[in-house]
Amino acid sequence: MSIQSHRAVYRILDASINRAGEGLRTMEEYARFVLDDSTMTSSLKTLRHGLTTALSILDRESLLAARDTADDVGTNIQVETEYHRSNAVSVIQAAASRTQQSLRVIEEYSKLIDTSVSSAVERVRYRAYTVCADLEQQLRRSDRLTRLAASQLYVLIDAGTDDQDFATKVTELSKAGVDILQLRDSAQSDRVLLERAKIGVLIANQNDTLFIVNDRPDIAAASGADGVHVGQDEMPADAARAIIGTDRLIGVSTHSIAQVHDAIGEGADYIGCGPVFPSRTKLFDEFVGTEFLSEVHDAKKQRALPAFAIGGIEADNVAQVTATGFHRIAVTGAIDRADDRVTAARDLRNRLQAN
Ligand SMILES: Cc1ncc(COP(=O)(O)OP(=O)(O)O)c(N)n1
Ligand SMILES: Cc1ncsc1CCOP(=O)(O)O
Ligand SMILES: [Mg+2]
Repeated sequence: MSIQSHRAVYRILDASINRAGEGLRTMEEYARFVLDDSTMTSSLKTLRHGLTTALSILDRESLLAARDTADDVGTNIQVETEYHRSNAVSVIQAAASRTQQSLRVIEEYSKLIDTSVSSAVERVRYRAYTVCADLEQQLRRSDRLTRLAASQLYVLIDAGTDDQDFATKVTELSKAGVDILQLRDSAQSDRVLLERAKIGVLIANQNDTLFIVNDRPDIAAASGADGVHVGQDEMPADAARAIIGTDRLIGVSTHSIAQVHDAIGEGADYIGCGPVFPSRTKLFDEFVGTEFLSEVHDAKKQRALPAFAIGGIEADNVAQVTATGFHRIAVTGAIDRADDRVTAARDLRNRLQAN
């Protein structure tokens, strides 16, 4: 290999080695200082040191001698999106992508120098794929749990008359400040339910609204929803978890303290508590009333699991719910049967925040 080619290869390797190390460090700092996750921090630190070991036989002087940042034409090429990061997940996604790409470049060009370096870097690259995927899943879960913890108004909606009608409903309610929307419509075919869920996910995500699918973990996973809500007649939370994965949310309906404890034990991320009052949406023979809410509120003091009161809740009786200590409600009719669902949503939200 000519001197010029040798220098060019080392210049590529030097830039890629720096880029890979910076990407790994970007991810490691988040795992360490934000997630406080020692296992993930250790995995990323081990990756970083593994890469250093894999590269240790490369000549350091040749790498540094080949560096010419001042004349690097790439430093003057800016792409608009490279400065846009909407949240931590996108920062980590960019770091993971940069790391994986750089490892591949190092692996390919080191074949021109020493194939033992290339095969060692290949092993680091495969480990990096797994660690980056685990970190991104953990991030998505962390982001959803943070948004869930801040949620107060949860609205259950049906599939509407067609895609446009449903899209309008999701858009209006998301922009009206509804924190969580749940698609609940057992009358629809799987195909319609999946299409509506995909529409809901797209719009809700654009408005920082969580989107949940009722009853169906398979539809929730296939549509990219933020989670699924299951009742006492659907599969338990731990079975649903096997379908939707660790990064999505699972809600469980509860009608007794025993069911609350079961839901927590099965890994629920939040619970629905009701029916509190008679509902015009779903018929019940008996109601747990506000007494159950007080019981849950007292029992929950040990654990900050978000709990949403549900069943016949509307503007006229929401104060009875907040009097129990509950400040999260799930409603259908109060919104769906209102003359103006946006005004009704804003009013309920104001009442929850006022107490
Ligand atoms: C937030 C929330 N809480 C309770 C329910 C009721 O779920 P379930 O008991 O499974 O009854 P259906 O909604 O499936 O008829 C819910 N959907 N959401
Ligand atoms: C699905 C469900 N589960 C308990 S009450 C209820 C219906 C909630 O609708 P509404 O708020 O109109 O009573
Ligand atoms: Mg159900």
